[in-house]
Amino acid sequence: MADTDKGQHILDALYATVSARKGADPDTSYTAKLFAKGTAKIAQKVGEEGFETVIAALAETPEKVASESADLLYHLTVLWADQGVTPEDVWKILAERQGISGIAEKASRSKD
Ligand SMILES: N=c1c2ncn([C@@H]3O[C@H](COP(=O)(O)OP(=O)(O)OP(=O)(O)O)[C@@H](O)[C@H]3O)c2ncn1[C@@H]1O[C@H](COP(=O)(O)O)[C@@H](O)[C@H]1O
Repeated sequence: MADTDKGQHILDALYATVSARKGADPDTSYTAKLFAKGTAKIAQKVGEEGFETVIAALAETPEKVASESADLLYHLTVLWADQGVTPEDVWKILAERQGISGIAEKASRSKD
C-alpha cells in the first residue's frame, strides 16, 4: 500500500469499526454511548473537537494538533455513520475536486 493511501485505509477501517457499534452496549463502547445519545450529541462532539484542534494550533504544540485531529476525525466518522454518509461518499467528492483550485471551486458553488 502506498504511504499516501494509509490515512484513507485507517479511516475506512475506523468507519467499519464505528458502524459495527450501532446497537452495541453503551456500557462497554464509547461509540455505542454516542449513538445512544443521538445526532445532537455527536454533532456537538465534532464541534468541540474542532474547537480543541483550533486551540491546539493557536496555543499549543504540533503534537497536540495531531492528537486533537485524531479525536476530530474519530468523531467525524461517528457523525458520518449516524448520517448514513460513507467514507466513499467523501473520497468521491475530494477526488472530483482534485486539480481544481479552491478559488474556482468556491466560484462554481456560489452560482448554485
Ligand atoms: N479513535 C477512537 C477515539 N478517539 C477518541 N475517543 C474517545 O473520545 C472521548 C473524548 O473524550 P472527551 O473527554 O472529549 O469526552 P467525554 O468527556 O468522555 O464525553 P462527553 O462528556 O463530552 O460526552 C474519549 O473517551 C476517547 O477515548 C475514541 N474512542 C474510540 N475510538 C476508536 O473507536 C473504536 C471503538 O471504540 P469503542 O466504541 O469505545 O469500543 C476504538 O477501538 C478506536 O479505534
